[in-house]
Amino acid sequence: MTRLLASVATLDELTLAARGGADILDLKDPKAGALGAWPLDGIARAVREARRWPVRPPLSATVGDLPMAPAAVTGRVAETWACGVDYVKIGLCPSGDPAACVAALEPEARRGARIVAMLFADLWTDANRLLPDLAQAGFVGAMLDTAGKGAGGLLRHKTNGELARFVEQARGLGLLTGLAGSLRREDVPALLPLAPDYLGFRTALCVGADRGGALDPTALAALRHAVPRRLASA
Ligand SMILES: O=C[C@H](O)COP(=O)(O)O
Repeated sequence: MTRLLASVATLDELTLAARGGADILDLKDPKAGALGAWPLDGIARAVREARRWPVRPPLSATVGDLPMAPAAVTGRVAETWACGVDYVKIGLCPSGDPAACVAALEPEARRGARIVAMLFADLWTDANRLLPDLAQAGFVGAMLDTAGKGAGGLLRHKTNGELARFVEQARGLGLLTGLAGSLRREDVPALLPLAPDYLGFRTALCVGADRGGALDPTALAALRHAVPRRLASA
């Protein structure tokens, strides 16, 4: 089953995305970068809000575009997880020491934090080589995304074959798999056969495809149609 992840910037958008049928609600501040973070008190509030719903999709939260140094990432991941989200998403860049960051996050993962690595397809030439270390450190997932949102989407940086190998290798290691990066609705038919666990969207959800703008329920409905739930039983 491929699920639809919707990145939301506000509490109002959280509700809109839930009503629009998003499978995962991803708390992200798109104006603050590729992985712009909500403030911690906002994340905790979103969790409280969602817990009042009779049925609620899982919530993920990003930790911001952090420097690749263990001291910079461990505290923020722990604080974000402590807010009560279901997944914490952390971007891993080739600059700095991403391997040390992964290793430093292992204790938090072993304590139960469900950490998903965001690997930027426009920065990594071979993101797949990180996958064994992520699995070893107890990460629950790996997702390809793009860091430079103005420089073309995921499909400009990776071929279909490369994406297929990423999904296959990550899944083989027991990781959840995700694809994102300025994906458009018309990209979806080529991506569904790769069977990632989720496809992530922000830009395509917004009015005028302006990722810093407002979430457009009509655009969400079109994406929901393009990523149909019935694939679950197909
Ligand atoms: O996690 C998914 C991202 O928020 C996707 O954002 P984007 O579609 O603007 O690249």
